[in-house]
Amino acid sequence: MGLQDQKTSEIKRLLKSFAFASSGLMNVFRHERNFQIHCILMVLAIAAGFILEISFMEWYMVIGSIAAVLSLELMNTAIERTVDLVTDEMRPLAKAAKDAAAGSVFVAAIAAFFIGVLIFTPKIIEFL
Ligand SMILES: Nc1ncnc2c1ncn2[C@@H]1O[C@H](COP(=O)(O)OP(=O)(O)OP(=O)(O)O)[C@@H](O)[C@H]1O
Repeated sequence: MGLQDQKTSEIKRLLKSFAFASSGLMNVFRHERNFQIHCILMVLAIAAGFILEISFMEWYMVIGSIAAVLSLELMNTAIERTVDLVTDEMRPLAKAAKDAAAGSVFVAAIAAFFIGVLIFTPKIIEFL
């Protein structure tokens, strides 16, 4: 295989990976209510960021929080589905795995909430 062919197949592989990742994202968005709620909150936070003109530093925090919550929600769904694939019986380890995954989303969501409160509350008070 020539160098040009290798480059083309690398690009094709990369595009395929993006397609799989987008399809996973859309699948979770369609089926998981919590993910939909987090996406709505993301849109509201971004809109508030523009309206209240938050600083670059604050944008880093907001974007980081959004990415953490959405990524962990995706991983939580992946773990839930994997557990369901492995067993449809009620098993303590299955519960432990699902609850730990849910706990990770909870931790990120709580942190995101407090970051949001710290950034937006003074700006909202100033805005009013
Ligand atoms: N195979 C299983 N064995 C033991 N406990 C389970 C099992 N599957 C789910 N559970 C537990 O039952 C509860 C509900 O889990 P379930 O996966 O049905 O919904 P969920 O965690 O609310 O998430 P979602 O609504 O996104 O499906 C959780 O505490 C979970 O750990």
